[in-house]
Amino acid sequence: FYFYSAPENFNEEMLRGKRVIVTGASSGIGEQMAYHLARMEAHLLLTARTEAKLQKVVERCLELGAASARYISGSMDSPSLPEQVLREAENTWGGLDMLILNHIGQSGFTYFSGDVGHVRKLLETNFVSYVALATAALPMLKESEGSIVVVSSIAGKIAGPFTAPYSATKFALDGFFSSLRQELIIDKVNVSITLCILGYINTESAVRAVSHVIPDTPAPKEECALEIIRAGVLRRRELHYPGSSVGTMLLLHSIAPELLDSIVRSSYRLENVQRT
Ligand SMILES: NC(=O)C1=CN([C@@H]2O[C@H](COP(=O)(O)OP(=O)(O)OC[C@H]3O[C@@H](n4cnc5c(N)ncnc54)[C@H](OP(=O)(O)O)[C@@H]3O)[C@@H](O)[C@H]2O)C=CC1
Ligand SMILES: C[C@H](CCC(=O)NCCS(=O)(=O)O)[C@H]1CC[C@H]2[C@@H]3C(=O)C[C@@H]4C[C@H](O)CC[C@]4(C)[C@H]3CC[C@]12C
Repeated sequence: FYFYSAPENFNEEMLRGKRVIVTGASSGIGEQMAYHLARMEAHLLLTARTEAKLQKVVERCLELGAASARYISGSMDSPSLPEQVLREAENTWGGLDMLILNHIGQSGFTYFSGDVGHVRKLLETNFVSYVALATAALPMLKESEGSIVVVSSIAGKIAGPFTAPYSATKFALDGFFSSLRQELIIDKVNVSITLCILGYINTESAVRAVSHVIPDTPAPKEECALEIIRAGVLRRRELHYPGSSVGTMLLLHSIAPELLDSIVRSSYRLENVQRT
């Protein structure tokens, strides 16, 4: 049932007039997704904490051709925000076609400091709020036979060093949304769930966090954003981007996990990792 409901080819016109929520849209990959969707003439509801940045992104989206664009600012560690965002979608659009869950709270690229409070807060922002947003969106998505897109990371499939709290939140997303996908299929509910497994992308925050430790060249955020939208529209189960490096890492992890772990450790400039 799930398989046959997916379109074969991507066409940017598929987004025209669609009602899309993008979280974490004030910068990085989320901002780029907003610009692509605006060009494709979608209706947009954007969220993040920083109102001034959201205002600028909304202005640019309207210039690029968005059918409409608005924002709600607030922190996703607040339990009331997910409901508020979905209420806004219902009141302004009367429905929803795509929910793109992309925001993340701040966490360093360093040895685990023992700060359990940080892990609890990051789980609230990076995981629990995704569950709350998807739960509040499901009635509208069932109605429209829409899509949930969950932006995750290779760090949510393979745990490398220096990302313990972050990695935990991304593994949790896989567990929850892969189980939920199964239940939707059993219940013949035509709402797709796409889990996006991303490698290193050249957003300001990621480059600032890791470029002194990881010598790899990051992949472009603009292309990454387009691939996420495409995978969501095509109702793919998972996106692996960039395909070659993420695919190789996943394959090696499944056949020789200890070898991969040692390759990852030896490719880092460990002397540059700061201890907090
Ligand atoms: N860049 C990379 O290398 C990789 C990124 N990813 C994933 O891609 C996604 C986007 O990452 P990227 O673009 O790099 O991240 P950015 O740091 O550029 O953007 C994060 C977004 O989340 C918002 N945000 C931060 N804290 C909160 C909060 N407490 N509540 C609500 N919103 C918040 C930020 O806006 P504001 O500060 O205004 O709230 C911003 O809009 C994430 O899910 C990440 O895990 C996965 C693998 C690699
Ligand atoms: C570079 C990491 C992956 C390990 C590796 O050796 N890469 C080579 C192959 S790859 O290019 O395909 O990855 C990065 C993979 C995921 C990254 C992290 C991430 O998921 C986003 C976090 C966002 C936050 O703002 C700070 C940076 C991140 C911890 C980021 C760091 C780099 C990765 C671990």
